Amino acid sequence: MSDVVVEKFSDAGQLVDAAAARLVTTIVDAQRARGFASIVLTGGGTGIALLEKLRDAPGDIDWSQIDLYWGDERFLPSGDPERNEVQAREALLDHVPVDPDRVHAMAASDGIYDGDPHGAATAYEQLLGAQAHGNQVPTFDVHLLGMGGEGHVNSLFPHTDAVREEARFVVAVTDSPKPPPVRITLTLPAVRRAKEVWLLVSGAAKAEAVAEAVGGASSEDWPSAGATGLVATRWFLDTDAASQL
Ligand SMILES: O=C1O[C@H](COP(=O)(O)O)[C@@H](O)[C@H](O)[C@H]1O
Repeated sequence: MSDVVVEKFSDAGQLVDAAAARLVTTIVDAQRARGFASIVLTGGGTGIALLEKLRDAPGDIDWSQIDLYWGDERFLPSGDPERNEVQAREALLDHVPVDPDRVHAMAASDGIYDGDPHGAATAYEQLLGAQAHGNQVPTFDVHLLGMGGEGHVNSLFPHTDAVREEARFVVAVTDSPKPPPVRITLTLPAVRRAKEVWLLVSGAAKAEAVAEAVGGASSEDWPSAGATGLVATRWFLDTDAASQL
């Protein structure tokens, strides 16, 4: 049974600062222990704010020894500002010396899959397998997650085939209730391959979902309830998001 750790902060800024400091330590520890770190990035407000903070305060991170993946992506043309990849590059990746071969972005809709999100999802699943040293998915050090007010994480929304998926590690979503409708997402079985899952959540609009997920609701109803790490699941909450705990 992995640990569930809930940390509360006075506001979103404090939350992001604390998560960024802890992520620096986690990455540096992994690099010292086995030579590299493996991190899954997220989109959304707190996820991108975290990357901006890492840009300002990177500590001793060795940017050449980090594998970066995405938990989900909006299936839009390359360069579209709504793409999680584009936002992550602007916030951090264009400003630090990452190894481009270790930055594993999901395909864009105008890329080689000719607008087919299912093909793009299959390709990303194959990429994860190729990076996994004999497993189907790498053992990520940290899978970062934001969360929507209805409990969605990555592009796994309540009462959908994607959140119920048990066999596939990456799937396409073609009817996301949150725009844009077409997305690619890691599934809960892939999220659960991370040593640690970190959920960065701020705002009163998300308080009910936090309380349901931390309280052990079903992932069918509240997808974030199913996002657990092998070793630990850490909730970074501001006061408003924690107000129904
Ligand atoms: O659409 C998405 O939303 C979630 C949550 O975003 P937030 O702005 O409410 O924190 C995000 O984690 C996900 O990557 C993104 O595609």
